Amino acid sequence: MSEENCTHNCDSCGENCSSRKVNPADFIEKPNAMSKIKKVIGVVSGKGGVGKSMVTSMLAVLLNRRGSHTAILDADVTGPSIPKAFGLKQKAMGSEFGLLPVKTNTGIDVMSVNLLLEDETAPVVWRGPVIANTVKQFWTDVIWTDVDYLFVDMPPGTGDVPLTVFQSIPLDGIVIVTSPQELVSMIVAKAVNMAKMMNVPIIGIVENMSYVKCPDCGKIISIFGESHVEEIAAKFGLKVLCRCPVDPELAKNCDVGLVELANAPWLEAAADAVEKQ
Ligand SMILES: Nc1ncnc2c1ncn2[C@@H]1O[C@H](COP(=O)(O)OP(=O)(O)OP(=O)(O)O)[C@@H](O)[C@H]1O
Repeated sequence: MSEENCTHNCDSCGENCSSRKVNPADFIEKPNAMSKIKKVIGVVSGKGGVGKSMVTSMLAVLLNRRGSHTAILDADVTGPSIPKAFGLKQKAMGSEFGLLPVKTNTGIDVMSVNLLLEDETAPVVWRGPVIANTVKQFWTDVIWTDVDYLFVDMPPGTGDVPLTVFQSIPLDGIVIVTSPQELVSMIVAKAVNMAKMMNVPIIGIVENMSYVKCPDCGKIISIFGESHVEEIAAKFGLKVLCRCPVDPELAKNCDVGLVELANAPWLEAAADAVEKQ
């Protein structure tokens, strides 16, 4: 790294000095030559457990029900929950041209590290670069055939791995998933900055586990306190796509591999926004 030899024209100068301007497009990887994908949508969250995989799964299910061919790239390598939500037991196969995703009962294509590991309960104790490379390969080596919407269940947070994923996969938009007990303002600010750096539009925010509806009297109870998502979204000029309640029926469907049978009417508005993207 030498500032001395820098010509201050990054297009022609080979020096990797501190004044080098980074073009997000420089890091984008090419998909498999046989892939055909219309839109790539990232689903992000500030931390694990807020329902990012549930939102990813349900968006794929809802748009699939509307007649689109949807797919899920499970980039949450250390906490892959997509195969379990869809009850996928079979392993992914390969051909000489690339890896083939596994099809769910309703025809959604899925690729996840759990579809490749011998023992799906074995913890993935890989270092960041290996994890990031695995995700890149899910983009470069998997044959995604005639996909209208490919949803990427992003690794949680804004650390090294999500950043690499952000840089390598050309996202057409992101959906931010938050929950009321999170430090929402900080998380949204981080996601907004990351998206800006990569020139990726933010479709909007989904607030999950917002409230509980009493099954007897229908009263709405804000178990985590009053939501501030509207104010925070307004501060960053973003849209709140929907607020999802804690729904035991949905949790059960996700846990027993029947997410395709679940009803999540609140997420229809988020699906509308993805379709408009
Ligand atoms: N609105 C909801 N109502 C009831 N249960 C929910 C809801 N959203 C998510 N869950 C449940 O909460 C748990 C965590 O959700 P999920 O796996 O989608 O979170 P995540 O943010 O992807 O976490 P991780 O990054 O750790 O995988 C799951 O058991 C899921 O079924």
